[in-house]
Amino acid sequence: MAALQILNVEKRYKSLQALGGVTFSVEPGEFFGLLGPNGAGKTTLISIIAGLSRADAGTVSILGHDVVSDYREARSRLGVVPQELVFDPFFTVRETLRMQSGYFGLRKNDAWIDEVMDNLDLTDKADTNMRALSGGMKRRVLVAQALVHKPPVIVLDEPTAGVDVELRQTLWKFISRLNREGHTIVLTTHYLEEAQALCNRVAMLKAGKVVALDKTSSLIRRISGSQLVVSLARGTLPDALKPLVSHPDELVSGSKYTLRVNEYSDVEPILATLRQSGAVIEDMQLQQADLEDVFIQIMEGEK
Ligand SMILES: Nc1ncnc2c1ncn2[C@@H]1O[C@H](COP(=O)(O)OP(=O)(O)OP(=O)(O)O)[C@@H](O)[C@H]1O
Repeated sequence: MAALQILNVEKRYKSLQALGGVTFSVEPGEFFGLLGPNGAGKTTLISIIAGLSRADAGTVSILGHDVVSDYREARSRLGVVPQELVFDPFFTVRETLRMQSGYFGLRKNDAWIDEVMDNLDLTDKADTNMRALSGGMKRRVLVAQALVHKPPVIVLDEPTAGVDVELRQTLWKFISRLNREGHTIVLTTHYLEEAQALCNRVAMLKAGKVVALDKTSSLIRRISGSQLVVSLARGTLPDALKPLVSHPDELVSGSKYTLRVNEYSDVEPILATLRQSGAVIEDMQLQQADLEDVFIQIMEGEK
C-alpha cells in the first residue's frame, strides 16, 4: 500500500487552476522530493494532503486512508511541517509539544518529546515561551510539533527556507535518521542541491501539473548527460556551438559557457571548433549535470 497516494487532484481558485489533475504516489520508506518554481502548486497540494483544504476533484490517501472520508485515521499517520510560523505565544516549547500530543490523544509522551527536542537542539529552550524564541528556534519547534505522534509519513514544506547552516544540518541528520528507521519523507524545497542529496525520487510540478516524475539519478542521467564548462580568455563562442549552451543567459553575460555533451567523443569537435574560431580557453572542466540543470531544462520546456 502506498504511503501517500495522489490521484487526479484538481484545485481552482476562481479563474486560476492551481492544480490541474495531479497524480503520483510515494511508497513506504521513500525520501521523496516535490519540486517546482514559486506558484507551481506545492503548498496547495500539501494543504490538501493535510486536510486543511479540499480538492475540487480527485483523491488523496495516507497509507490507504482517504484524507476526507477517513480524516482522523489519515491525519494520525501524517506529520506536516508547514511553511508558515504560527504559534500561541504564551506557551513554552514543552507545553506546545504536550498540547500537540494531546490533539493526537497521547498523554504520557514526555520521553519522545525529550528525544525530539534533544535531536533538534531545543532542550535548552524547553521552558522558554514561544514568543521569546528566534525565528530559527521557532522553526525547530514547528518540526518537533509535526513529529510528536511519531507519524509514519512526514511532509516538510520548505523547512530550510532562510535558516542557518547549523539548523539545516541538525534537521537533515534527524530527518534522515527517521527515514532510515522506516518513516516516509516528502520534502518541498527550493534548494535543489539539498533535494539531490536527500531525495531518491522527485516529482516536478509546473503550473499545477506534474512535468517530471522519476528517480533523482535517472532524471539527471536521462535528461542532461554531461557538461563541458569552458571559460574563454579571448574570443566569443562560435555560432555553431550556441545550441549546446544549457543556460541561455550565459550567451548574454559572458565568457563562461556550459555546453551539453552526450558522450566524451563530443568534446574533441567542440575544442576543434573553438580553436578554429581563434578563441583561447582559460579554464575547462567536464562535469556531471546536476538536479538544478535538469530543473532548468524541464521548466524551460526544452527536454
Ligand atoms: N488562497 C488562495 N487564493 C487564491 N489563489 C491562491 C491561494 N493559494 C494559492 N493561490 C495561488 O495558487 C497558485 C499555487 O500556489 P502555491 O502556494 O500552491 O504554490 P507553491 O508551489 O507552493 O509556491 P511557493 O514555491 O512560492 O511556495 C499560485 O498562483 C497562488 O497565487
